[in-house]
Amino acid sequence: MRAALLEAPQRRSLRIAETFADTVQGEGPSTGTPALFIRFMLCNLICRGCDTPYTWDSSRFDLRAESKWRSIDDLLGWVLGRPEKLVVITGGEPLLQPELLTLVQELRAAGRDVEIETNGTIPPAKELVDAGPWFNASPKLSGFGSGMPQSRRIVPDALRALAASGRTRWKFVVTDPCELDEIAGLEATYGLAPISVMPEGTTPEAVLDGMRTLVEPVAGRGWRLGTRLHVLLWGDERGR
Ligand SMILES: Nc1nc2[nH]cc(C(=O)O)c2c(=O)[nH]1
Ligand code: SF4
Ligand SMILES: [Mg+2]
Repeated sequence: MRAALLEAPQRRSLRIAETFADTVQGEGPSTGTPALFIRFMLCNLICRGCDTPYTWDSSRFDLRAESKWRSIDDLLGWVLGRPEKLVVITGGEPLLQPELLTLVQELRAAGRDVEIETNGTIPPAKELVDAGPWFNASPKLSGFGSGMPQSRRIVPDALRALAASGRTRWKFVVTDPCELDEIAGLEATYGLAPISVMPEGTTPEAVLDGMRTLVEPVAGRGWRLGTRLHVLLWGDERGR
């Protein structure tokens, strides 16, 4: 399915679920910054808690109908016609599509800041790191990623490569506070820093309740409490 969906009609194009504006980066270190979003199709994981299954789950969605080929020139034209300096590339898992490299190089050459939201299971190519994006890496813990073996969620070579890039900020979604020990294990083994922790939730109430539960234990470990600002503002409205 993945191979067929990625048979590009032309070089320099990407399989895209959606692009959207009029929002802010809702997660990670630049939370609150006005941002443009480009959401790639396809993922290599199958998280129980995924809020974008229309990018990868062919058992529930018609992936062809959910997506379009968009040329890099078309995507660049959209970005450059807008004032936002930050472009967030998300998915799905953006590192699955090789043309990501050209898109990031051209966005950077045009003076845009780029953040790539990744699940942390694919080592980024050196050329991609050199293009100068930030990686907001979110390895999946046992709750959010339940149903997958640990070896699928936690890929040592990818974590090491992302950590060594000097361009990665780590962002964990916690379903249950007992998962904080899993984060501590990853921090110690792979030298992950900086770390922020946010609750799972697709309603403002769930995000706030989760933050209240997490604030003390997260601070106690010297990490940062993250949020899902777009969910606090707009619930799970698509395209925000
Ligand atoms: N506003 C907003 N911020 C986000 N940060 C990461 C997102 C994602 O879906 O990966 C996301 C998203 O979907 N919306
Ligand atoms: S890695 Fe992200 S996009 Fe992929 S299944 Fe998990 S939550 Fe969804
Ligand atoms: Mg989202």
